[in-house]
Amino acid sequence: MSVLNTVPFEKFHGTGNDFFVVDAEDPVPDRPAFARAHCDRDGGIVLNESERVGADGVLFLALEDRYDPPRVVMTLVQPDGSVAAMCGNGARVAAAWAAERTGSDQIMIDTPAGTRRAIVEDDDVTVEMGVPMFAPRDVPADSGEPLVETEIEGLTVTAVNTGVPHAVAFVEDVDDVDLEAVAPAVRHAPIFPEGANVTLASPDGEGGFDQRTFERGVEGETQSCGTGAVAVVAAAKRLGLVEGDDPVRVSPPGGDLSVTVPDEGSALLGGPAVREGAGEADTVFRER
Ligand SMILES: N[C@H](CCC[C@H](N)C(=O)O)C(=O)O
Repeated sequence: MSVLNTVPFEKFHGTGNDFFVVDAEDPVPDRPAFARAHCDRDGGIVLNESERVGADGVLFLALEDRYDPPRVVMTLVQPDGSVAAMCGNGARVAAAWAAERTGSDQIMIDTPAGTRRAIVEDDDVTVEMGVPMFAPRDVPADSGEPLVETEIEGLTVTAVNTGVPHAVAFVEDVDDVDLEAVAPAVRHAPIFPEGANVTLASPDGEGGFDQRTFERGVEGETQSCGTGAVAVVAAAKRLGLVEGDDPVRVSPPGGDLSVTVPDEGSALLGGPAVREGAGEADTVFRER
């Protein structure tokens, strides 16, 4: 691999879902190569302040601060080089990054899945996540009917798109499942033409849910997944496990998220977005 240059980056995480943030004004000629090299959990970037090597993705953010509220165009390039249409925790990080630069507590985030409004209150960011979609063509799923408690590769899943596709399985205890063993077959099941993130949930006994997600693009479990948290509550409502419009606590391994899925209108995702530090990263020009 030959290196031409370096670009400044910052590192953020939202409940443990961690990202390098690069200002889109700084040229990175090959974004997938950059993400593959630097997100690697073995050989990627490590900040002094942080013990984790690599990250769950790179957020390339283009700030358009002449608008009111300011807009930011968010492109998430994942560790395998793919671009995700949406990322709940990434959107919260993008809003925190843009709020820091503009002083505005409202940010509009343009994503391939649509424009999302975010509200920033100190370290806490709440993002509109759109209306969860169960129709097979929206997931997408190769099926005549919505997949609701459908047996797929050994898991009983409900499929929903919350910006990206999730196959949600409710189990007794998320920690009793060997996620790395069971998830890949579901993630690659032919019924999902674009693949699916695989999300497990179990009631936490206090009206909320514990969550674990195996992510497409990361091809492994992450500490937190925001679209997955919204998918858990959307699927729970569909199955009658949750009623009403109140916020529901969803707890992935990396912390607590607040999810609202109203009977009508956009879902909301709230939780912390934290800046870990900054550095300079090689611009990966070419991989051999
Ligand atoms: N971690 C993200 C999801 C990234 C999406 C992705 N893994 C895919 O669908 O390919 C989140 O907080 O929502």
